[in-house]
Amino acid sequence: MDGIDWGTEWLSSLIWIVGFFVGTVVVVVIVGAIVARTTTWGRQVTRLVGPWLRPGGEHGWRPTLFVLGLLLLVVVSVRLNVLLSYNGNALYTALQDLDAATFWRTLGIFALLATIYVVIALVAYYVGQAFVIRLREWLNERLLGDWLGGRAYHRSRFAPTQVDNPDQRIQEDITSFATTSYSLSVGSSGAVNAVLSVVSFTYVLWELSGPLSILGVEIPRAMTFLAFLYVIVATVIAFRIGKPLIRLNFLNEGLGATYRYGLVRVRDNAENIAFLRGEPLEKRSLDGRFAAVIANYWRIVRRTLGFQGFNLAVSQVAVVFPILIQAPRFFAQTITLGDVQQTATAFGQVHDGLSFFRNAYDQFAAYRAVLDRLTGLLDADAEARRLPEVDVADRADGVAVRDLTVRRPDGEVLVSDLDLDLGKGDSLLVTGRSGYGKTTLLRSLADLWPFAEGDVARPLGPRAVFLSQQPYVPLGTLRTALAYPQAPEEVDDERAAEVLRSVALGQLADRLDDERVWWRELSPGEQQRLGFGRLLLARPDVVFLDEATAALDEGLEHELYTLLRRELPELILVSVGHRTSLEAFHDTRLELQGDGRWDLGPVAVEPAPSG
Ligand SMILES: Nc1ncnc2c1ncn2[C@@H]1O[C@H](COP(=O)(O)OP(=O)(O)OP(=O)(O)O)[C@@H](O)[C@H]1O
Repeated sequence: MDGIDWGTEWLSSLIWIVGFFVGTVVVVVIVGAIVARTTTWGRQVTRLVGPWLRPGGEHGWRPTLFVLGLLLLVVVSVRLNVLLSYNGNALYTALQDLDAATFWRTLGIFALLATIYVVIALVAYYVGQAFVIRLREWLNERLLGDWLGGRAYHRSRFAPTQVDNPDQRIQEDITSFATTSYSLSVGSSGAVNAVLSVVSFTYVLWELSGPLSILGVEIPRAMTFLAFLYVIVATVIAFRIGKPLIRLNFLNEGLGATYRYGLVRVRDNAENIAFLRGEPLEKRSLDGRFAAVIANYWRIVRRTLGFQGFNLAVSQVAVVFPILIQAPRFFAQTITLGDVQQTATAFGQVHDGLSFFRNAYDQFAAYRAVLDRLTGLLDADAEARRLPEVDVADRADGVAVRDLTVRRPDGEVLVSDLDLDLGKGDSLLVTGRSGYGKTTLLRSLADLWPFAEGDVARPLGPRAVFLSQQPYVPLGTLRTALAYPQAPEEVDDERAAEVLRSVALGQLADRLDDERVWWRELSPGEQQRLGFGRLLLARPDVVFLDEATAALDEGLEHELYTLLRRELPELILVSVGHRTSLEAFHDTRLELQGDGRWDLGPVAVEPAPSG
């Protein structure tokens, strides 16, 4: 075939690049629009990244320019591959002709092309990764915001559709979605690269192909047809052998996660298990889970043996196959050694390009599972936000409840038509047998329980604090835990130390900035005292205490309630508790009596003197 005139090639290559770039953009837009309208996964991708990618949308043109830049880089690198193949042809032909001058000149051009190729590859890597990072940042912002927004993370537990592991979806699935979206589409070995390579190198093969006579029938341009036939047959067979691997790999992930979850359960319940000497039983259960992982892994190994064996054989034959076909023409001196070599290169490129669709199949299956998980989380969040909620209005100086009916999820009434009024400094003790709905009543007042109706008016935002039996201790420093939900820097050393001393935690005053796993280190009673410390710092108008002193002895309980009354005399206090010792600190009692019945009246004993 004709060599390349390197004097004018830069111009033709430029025209080629511009033409292919425009063509690629048009095809990508058309195919993208069709896929987005006609396929489920296309709709899911659009839903996830549409707002980000939309040209001139909320993120301006930046994401669009990113994609255009990546497409351009793919087009340029394919063109460079084509040029390198022509250059290789010239190099081998010069060797065959013992033409030293041409050989050295060609080698010089090779050095130039190879340098550009390396630079383009590095730029493509950098831009690609920047794209993935931006996409991850945006998706993380979106899904995290969606999950926390409208308290979907909490309300979703009451929604009809339950989604597992939102944490995994937000952390792992977003990462996997961003990386796979990039690598399967505009990545250096993605679909765009595969299609462009197949198109460009099919043309090269076409140019190099001659007729071939098989059983007396002459096939024109045989090489091109044989290349396609070879890859298609190999793909169909490989697909049949490899298909079970997709399911097995999926199973591998699930079984691995189950085993890990078992280990995490042991870690989190270490003390209980140790008290009960439960190690042999735990070991047996963990061994069972691990055995399932290994059994599946053996199946993967055996299946891979056949799959890899076939793939390796196909790749080895692919090395000699084009040379074998061209050899008769080379010996007949119709083509040069360079032509044979370029045929092998072009065949390899077409082979790899077509193989992309086979190799990407299982990656694509995993990608679709990720899409289901991500859009599933968005659906569940939306469903959670649609659940009914109590009408809670803002009122600075008291708590008023009208016609509040609280139900269990199965519809059974826990509290029926409750009316309640509390003013500044009032205190209410909620009592009743276990399971009668005391905690659920507090949840309803906090607007966390969807199965309640009625009107509630109370101080909102940070002016109302709910404290449960086990206060939440966040990760980080002790100061973070004490200040929560205020920012840690809001609390200075002096005030923090004073508060810790007043809740009998003075020994921790010099460890305020220690980062420990505080929720595991502090005893339940110490955590409850920390909760009271938090109250003193927050100085709310109303507090709802749900058995918040249950882990303390009565002496400490007395001290903490006395402290609360002295420090915050105007505080409206609502407590849930079983102990009679609590009665001394409350003037009204609400007794839940089951089946929705309740009784409201003064506490019989004399309230304890405040201060
Ligand atoms: N998330 C939930 N899903 C289903 N049922 C629930 C849920 N939370 C509470 N319940 C049910 O609602 C009822 C009231 O529970 P709640 O925790 O309010 O009782 P309680 O009076 O505070 O009990 P205790 O004194 O033991 O703390 C119980 O029958 C409980 O099983």
